[in-house]
Amino acid sequence: MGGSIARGLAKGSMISESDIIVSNPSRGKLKELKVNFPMITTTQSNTDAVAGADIVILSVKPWLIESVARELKLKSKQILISVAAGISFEQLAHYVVDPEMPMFRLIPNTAISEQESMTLIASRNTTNEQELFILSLFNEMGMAMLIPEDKMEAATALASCGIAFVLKYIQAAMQAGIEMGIRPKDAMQMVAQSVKGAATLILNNDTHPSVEIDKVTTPGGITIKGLNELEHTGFTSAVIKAMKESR
Ligand SMILES: NC(=O)C1=CN([C@@H]2O[C@H](COP(=O)(O)OP(=O)(O)OC[C@H]3O[C@@H](n4cnc5c(N)ncnc54)[C@H](O)[C@@H]3O)[C@@H](O)[C@H]2O)C=CC1
Ligand SMILES: O=C(O)[C@@H]1CCC=N1
Repeated sequence: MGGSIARGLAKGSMISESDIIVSNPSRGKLKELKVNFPMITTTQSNTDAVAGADIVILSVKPWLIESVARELKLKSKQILISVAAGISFEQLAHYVVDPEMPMFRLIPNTAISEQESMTLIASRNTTNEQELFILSLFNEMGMAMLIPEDKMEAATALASCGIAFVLKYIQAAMQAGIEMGIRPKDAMQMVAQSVKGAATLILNNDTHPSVEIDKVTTPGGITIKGLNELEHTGFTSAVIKAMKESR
């Protein structure tokens, strides 16, 4: 996630590639990043990386956040952004020198590598200007939305875990296609483009799934047979349960 964010920032218009410093204990990952982004500074020292940084993005696994953050001794002049799912502002405040420093919690999804993320942002002790800046940064990597912290877990299930559920749908539909004699690669493209089309219909027209489903569904036709089968087998309920389980 950290690598994707660094790459996205470097490709964007708001931060110059040469202003980005990436720290990782893995020399291999840093080398990989350098291939396409030679101007990014890389280091294996987190403390070197944050010295003089205006914005510090922590993108380690949630169980490493405390030890990594404490070592950095972060304070007010800097803005802290944590990407760790499930780590609250209250927890983060204990890991920094100045608990009142500006902080963001940020949850992208893996499509950030394609500049197509849905990125959720919550803020604490930040100015409007800082919020607009961070929103603009991540709007360049897809779509970003500012939400209250208490909605973060639910929104993470929808947008970040949710991308895995959509991929699971693609995989399941492919299996059906293959059983019906379609080549796997063709099936993958057919389903993936249909999913992209469905999302584009909704996002471009500010419409509603029910309206778009209605347009596909000919009375007495074939679509309604499949839709009803989905209901009989508990599709809607399964999705609701999965989302709630992923909180
Ligand atoms: N994978 C996903 O879809 C999403 C992940 N997140 C959050 O992003 C964070 C990172 O997750 P992933 O990118 O999936 O994990 P990852 O394992 O792919 O990346 C973690 C990186 O941290 C590096 N690392 C390990 N110890 C370190 C240290 N002491 N200092 C600096 N770097 C260190 C590793 O070498 C690795 O490159 C997690 O907190 C997760 O909750 C948030 C939204 C979505
Ligand atoms: O599965 C996880 O914990 C991470 C956080 C959101 C998406 N992936």
